[in-house]
Amino acid sequence: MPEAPRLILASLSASRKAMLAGAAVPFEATPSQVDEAALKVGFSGPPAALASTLALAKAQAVSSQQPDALVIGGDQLLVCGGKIYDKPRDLPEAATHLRTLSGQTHELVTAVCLVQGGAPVWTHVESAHLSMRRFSEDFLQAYLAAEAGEILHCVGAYRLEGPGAQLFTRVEGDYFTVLGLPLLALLGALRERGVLAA
Ligand SMILES: Nc1nc2c(ncn2[C@H]2C[C@H](O)[C@@H](COP(=O)(O)OP(=O)(O)OP(=O)(O)O)O2)c(=O)[nH]1
Repeated sequence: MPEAPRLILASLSASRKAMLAGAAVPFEATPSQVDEAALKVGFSGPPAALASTLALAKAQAVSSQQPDALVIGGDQLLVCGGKIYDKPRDLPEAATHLRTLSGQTHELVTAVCLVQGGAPVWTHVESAHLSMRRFSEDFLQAYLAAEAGEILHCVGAYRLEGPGAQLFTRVEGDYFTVLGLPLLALLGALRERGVLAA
């Protein structure tokens, strides 16, 4: 049995690192330095295609430096009312995002891919749909104060595994997909490539 390749996560995402570590996946993490904003400008395809494109770009950027490794790329977009939302830049923008999402159901489109030798060997996209309740302004201010250090790293300005759970009345889809990685599909792909035991 040939030795399994080194596994690298091309991401800064604390959530993605935590999910892989929690699943006992042996990996290293390297940021991709990809300019996501530049890739998003003028993109006209569906959100799933954009998320896949971004995930692939991140993985290929790291793979070009580490061609023998198996590189994981991920990306997540939030879509609501036909508009794609980026991670909030600051707390006022997080508040604006949450007020807009309140009382609506939004979609998290989460892409993951594997790249080796600069070429994609596996890609996967999953969505989850989250119904956010209408909350009071008092609740929102207390939530922002409590989560200020965390939510600017999250595309929806919430951590579902944390106080963000109080925002929702319903979540449809895979929990890990919400947190930023279709983990169960990725684990299957890693088993197929001998990185994890079957
Ligand atoms: N802990 C947590 N993180 C979440 C949740 N929902 C979304 N996220 C995070 C996962 C990702 O880190 C981030 C989505 O943004 P991106 O896909 O652009 O990844 P990010 O910029 O964080 O890292 P990367 O581009 O991969 O270096 O939002 C959640 O419910 N809990």
